[in-house]
Amino acid sequence: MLTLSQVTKRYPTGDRALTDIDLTLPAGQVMALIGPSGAGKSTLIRCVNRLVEPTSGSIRLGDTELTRLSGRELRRARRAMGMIFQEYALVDRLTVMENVLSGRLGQVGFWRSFLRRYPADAVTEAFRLLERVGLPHAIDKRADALSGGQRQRVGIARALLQDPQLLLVDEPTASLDPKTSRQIMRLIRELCAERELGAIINIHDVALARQFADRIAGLRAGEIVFDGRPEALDAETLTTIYGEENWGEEEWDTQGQAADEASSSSVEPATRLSLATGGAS
Ligand SMILES: Nc1ncnc2c1ncn2[C@@H]1O[C@H](COP(=O)(O)OP(=O)(O)OP(=O)(O)O)[C@@H](O)[C@H]1O
Repeated sequence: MLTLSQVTKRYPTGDRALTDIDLTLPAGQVMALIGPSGAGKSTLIRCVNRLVEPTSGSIRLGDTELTRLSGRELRRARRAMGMIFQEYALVDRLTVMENVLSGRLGQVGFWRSFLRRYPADAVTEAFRLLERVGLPHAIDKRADALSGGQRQRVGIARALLQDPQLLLVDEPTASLDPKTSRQIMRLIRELCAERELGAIINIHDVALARQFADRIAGLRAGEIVFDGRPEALDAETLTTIYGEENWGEEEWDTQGQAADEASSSSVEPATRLSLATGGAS
């Protein structure tokens, strides 16, 4: 279980990115974090794994107070948090298998990491995970020979090879087409259920969040302004999170019109388009 209490982040520039965030994520729960650009979503995720230092407050993962850790203890705690990225963060010239195994880099000794020699159990588990994420035939392919969806599957397998207690997921579908996006969200959801893994998924696509998350938290200007079940996310709540907009679907009489609108908007096109298309069916 992850617990954030009164977490505040103020950047040296003076930007107050998070203010007094209180949040508890039980094991096995998939929480989507939505909100407009600049609301603080990435900052929140990065405070949890301490890529960003919170200015004040407490962040506990199980019995461990993460904000007090440094050095080796912090590295150990980070291993308990698998990270999945929008741009996959794979090493292009390495194979799929090598990329997945790199999830264990922090756990094997220096020479093994240096020589990329992994223990047999890590290799067996990597095979198993690649099978589970649907890539058993791509093991020897170079990462740069894969499609975006396949790359994200590798990223997911790599995160799981760490055997984490928690997944931190930053815009996992932002570079993917709508069908692949749904497949990836479904996969993350299934894996969280199978492994009793909690996940925080930073996502702009409200329809995807609605369909695949157990819970949605809405951030606005660094504060949580909505925290509840996906069904409770109505037009009024969307206005609270994103600001005034006609969220009713009657505005969108054709998908084409919706797509035109979305492509001409500079902010959160995925959010607008997903709402327009009524989300996933
Ligand atoms: N390294 C930084 N230095 C100074 N200010 C920052 C830094 N990173 C983020 N901020 C500021 O903190 C606030 C929150 O930014 P953050 O990136 O967490 O928002 P976000 O909700 O993830 O946005 P997006 O959806 O566009 O990724 C913004 O005002 C941003 O300008």
